Amino acid sequence: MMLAGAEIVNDGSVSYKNEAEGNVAISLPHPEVQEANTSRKLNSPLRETVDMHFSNITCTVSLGFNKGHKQILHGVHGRFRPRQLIAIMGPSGAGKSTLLDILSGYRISRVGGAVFINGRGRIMKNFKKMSCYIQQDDRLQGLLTVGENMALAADLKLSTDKDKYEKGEVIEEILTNLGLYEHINTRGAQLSGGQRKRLSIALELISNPLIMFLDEPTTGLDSSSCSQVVQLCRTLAHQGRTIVCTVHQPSASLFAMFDQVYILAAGQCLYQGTTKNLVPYLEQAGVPCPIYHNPADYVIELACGEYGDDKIQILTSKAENGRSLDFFENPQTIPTMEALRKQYPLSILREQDTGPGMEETSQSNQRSVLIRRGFLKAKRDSTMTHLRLIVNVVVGIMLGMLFIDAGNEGSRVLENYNLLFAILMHHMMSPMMLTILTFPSEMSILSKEHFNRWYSLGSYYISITIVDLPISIVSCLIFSVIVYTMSAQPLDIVRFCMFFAISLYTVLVAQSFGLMIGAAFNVVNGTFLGPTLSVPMMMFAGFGVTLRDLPSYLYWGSYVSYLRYGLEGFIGAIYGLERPILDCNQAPYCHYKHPRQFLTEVSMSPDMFWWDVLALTVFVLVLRVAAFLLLKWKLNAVR
Ligand SMILES: Nc1ncnc2c1ncn2[C@@H]1O[C@H](COP(=O)(O)OP(=O)(O)OP(=O)(O)O)[C@@H](O)[C@H]1O
Repeated sequence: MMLAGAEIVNDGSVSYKNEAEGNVAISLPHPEVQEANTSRKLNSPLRETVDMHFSNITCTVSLGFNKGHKQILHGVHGRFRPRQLIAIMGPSGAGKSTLLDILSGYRISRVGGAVFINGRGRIMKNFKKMSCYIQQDDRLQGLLTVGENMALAADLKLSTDKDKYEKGEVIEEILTNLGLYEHINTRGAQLSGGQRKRLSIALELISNPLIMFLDEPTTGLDSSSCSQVVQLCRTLAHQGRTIVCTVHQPSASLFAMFDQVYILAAGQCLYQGTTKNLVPYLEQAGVPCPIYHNPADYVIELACGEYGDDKIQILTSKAENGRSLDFFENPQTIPTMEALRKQYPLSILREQDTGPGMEETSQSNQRSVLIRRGFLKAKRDSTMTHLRLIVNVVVGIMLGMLFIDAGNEGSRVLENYNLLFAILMHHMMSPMMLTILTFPSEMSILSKEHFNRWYSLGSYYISITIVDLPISIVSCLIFSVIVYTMSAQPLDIVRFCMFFAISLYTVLVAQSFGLMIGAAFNVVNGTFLGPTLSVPMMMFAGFGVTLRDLPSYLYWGSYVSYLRYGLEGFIGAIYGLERPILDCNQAPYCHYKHPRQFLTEVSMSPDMFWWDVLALTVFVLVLRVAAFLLLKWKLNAVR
């Protein structure tokens, strides 16, 4: 089967002309030639293969409180043979993605049935080491180039015994084969849809998986890119891998590129077998495909019930809900489970058992690679870094101008108090909202990479904490210097350090709070919840209503409001440490000339500064741990 626009060139590789991108964009080794080419790791046939068998798979979902359950998959069976490119097809809502999620091990809750790998019950830990799952939305690091994405993935997925040249060889080979080498310096965000899809595949190919699951790899691509991606999958499959994709209504030529199809209708299997056997199968079932009709279109129409529900019943019983292997190529040669167990003795499992860790490299390696990646991204991130710095400079100048010279003047103490609260608001809102708005997109990448065993959640969490710290310190320091000097706060290094420490702590608490919300909710809910939950914090900060005037039954609120400790800390830094009498140049009478009087009036004690620091430290630690636990829960809950 040849692609339109494809030709065999002298070295035996299939050269594919990409109309969208001009000339030859990808050069895939011809399957037969590449099987003889043992010098290149990616191209050489795989020693081990994966024969997947699944039996009586069911899946139910809860429709919400008191609304009961819905069964998505109704006891489907099936067999996915190695060296095959398999398409799971069916109308929208048939359960394709659900089946793929289950077979890849991504979905684990409310799932019934059994999955067997090479004749034995699937051991998830071993299975995950030999498989990968590429979800529909390309979850790539858009700020990093193709080369950087690959290099960092190689550092995470290949053994640390390999030096950078060996890793470089693997990367070069994959990128060349996938036609991405020319784009090695292009950032992920600037790649076309087809290139992004190929990069997603390239990243997973680094660990050379034996079985790959791809959810709708052709969705959103033009026909030329679709053919490229499917041809690539076909090539990879013929090297020995088992490649399973869900596809939406493929064209006739695209359909013919798959070796095997698995057709679902309303959670039941209508057909399982080779693409070539589909037409004879339909004929035998008494629903022949009209001449000149794309069999893929026709079978989807059947599965949608356009020709009556009785046809679905006929096909489901003929396919025995996926149990029948009659329409495979040479069905009599398909090994039984027992034969497979003999072919893959238990000792293979022992070899695959590489210790307790799920990831390929040590935790310390994961952390150092993720920190490197984090700093690279931060350097280029216009929102999280550049905009954050700019906002701190601009807001600092604006507040400084608004409250210019208010710090030393006895007649402007209340103004200065307003300034301190405004600073607190700034330190609360900007890091919190930035995290709430940006973390959910980071979360989808985390979910993919963590599921595909690139790194542990602990390593990821430590790395984001470390990467963010210098950015928080620098932006907070710039802001503090600007606002502190412009508003003429006391020129005393100790007071400035105290002021800066409280500012930084407030930023860290707000950010951890944002992380908690970002981990648990999507952007819309998070954007609503973040500011809404912050309102009680402001109420209990002791600003509008002093702590003394808070009703006793609401006093507990002041203990759980981190803004209270922030405000008290600021007051301690600016008006504590036995601050001498203030200037009184701008008014005939200065009520708060004596800082002690002001402190009594707002019922705040400067002696509490270190308690405030301690309380804020506890907040940072508790919220960080809570955000980690929420993240962990969320990663499992979506499955
Ligand atoms: N968590 C859920 N709650 C309720 N219904 C769900 C849930 N997950 C899936 N479904 C339903 O299960 C059915 C199968 O979903 P699935 O995403 O597997 O279908 P699909 O065949 O992949 O569809 P599409 O091609 O449109 O992506 C759909 O009707 C969907 O609405």
